[in-house]
Amino acid sequence: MSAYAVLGATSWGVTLAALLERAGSDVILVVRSELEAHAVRAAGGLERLGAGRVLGPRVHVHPAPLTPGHAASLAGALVAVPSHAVRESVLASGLPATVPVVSATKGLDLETSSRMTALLAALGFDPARTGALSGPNLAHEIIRGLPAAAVVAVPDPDLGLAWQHALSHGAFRVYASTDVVGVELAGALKNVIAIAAGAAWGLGFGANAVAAIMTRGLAEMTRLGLALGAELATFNGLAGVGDLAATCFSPLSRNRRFGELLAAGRSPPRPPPKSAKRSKGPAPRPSPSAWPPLPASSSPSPPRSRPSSAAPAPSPRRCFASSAVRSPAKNSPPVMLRSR
Ligand SMILES: NC(=O)C1=CN([C@@H]2O[C@H](COP(=O)(O)OP(=O)(O)OC[C@H]3O[C@@H](n4cnc5c(N)ncnc54)[C@H](O)[C@@H]3O)[C@@H](O)[C@H]2O)C=CC1
Ligand SMILES: O=C(CO)COP(=O)(O)O
Repeated sequence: MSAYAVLGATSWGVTLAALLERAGSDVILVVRSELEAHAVRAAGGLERLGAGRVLGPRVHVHPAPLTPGHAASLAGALVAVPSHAVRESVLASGLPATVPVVSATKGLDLETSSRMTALLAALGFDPARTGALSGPNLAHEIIRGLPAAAVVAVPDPDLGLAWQHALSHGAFRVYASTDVVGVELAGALKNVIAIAAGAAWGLGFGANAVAAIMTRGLAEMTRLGLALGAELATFNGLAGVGDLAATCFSPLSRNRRFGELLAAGRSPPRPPPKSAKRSKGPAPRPSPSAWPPLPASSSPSPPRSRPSSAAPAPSPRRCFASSAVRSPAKNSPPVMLRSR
């Protein structure tokens, strides 16, 4: 029997496990502990996805590490844990470095700023068989069978085709690419722009401002991507403008929500002080997913006023707007799409 492993009982990890199963594969969902395995088995998925029992009998939920038997049977593995947990999760998983691996994580390594596939290469995985999956892929929609498309990038085109077949099912369509750098960078960089878009929504700026942030943000993402070896087409595709649009506009996006909460005057949760005793594992990081959900509403929140004090502070709305206007409107450099 050949099977796919998915690392992480996260929203995206459980969704990918369900997609692989629906497309006809056996899946081993590798989780952190027996307790977590028990919870996922009992729920048939993840309660926070709110979609009920989504995992069928071909998904085997297993605490790390994989058994040697499981490890030997793998056709591939998907990594779907937050970026700060990738190194530790892969090491704990017992995943053999000979297995083709695809990162579904959107982010860079906090310590080294490495892309996730570079991190995987540093852990011994063959770069030619290591890839990235990205696109406008809100797990809450995909797990409910709503139509969506993604792109999987692997240097070896035959392997890309195999991943495309393994993941495509029903209304989930997967395109293949070889631009690993571009797909991965686009997925990480769009989060930054989505936070700015969220702040704009939170300040009540409206769709014009968000569209401007997205357009100029895409230009910056593209310039940085090209400088780091990515292909222009990737930024004009699903992993680039596609994901940027979904993340900046959907109220389901945690990055957008993070920006909205910043605009509402909230501070990100802080990690515990260094002296505080903490259990083994990566330090918790303030991240969009650490904040509570906003009320389910797609309408932009009105700007909040600050508490009054002797000297009234300028409103975040005014500061943001005036600094945006002060920034010189430069012409796009040659690599850009010529539009502004
Ligand atoms: N949620 C989504 O719609 C999508 C998420 N992604 C990416 O997938 C990665 C995971 O994101 P989500 O699925 O949204 O996460 P999530 O917010 O659903 O889960 C993160 C939480 O899962 C728990 N967790 C479970 N297994 C873990 C492990 N092995 N290591 C660390 N924490 C673990 C922790 O409590 C952590 O805070 C991120 O890099 C994200 O950018 C990519 C596409 C879509
Ligand atoms: O990447 C995503 C959708 O494609 C998920 O976005 P958030 O991480 O902002 O929720």
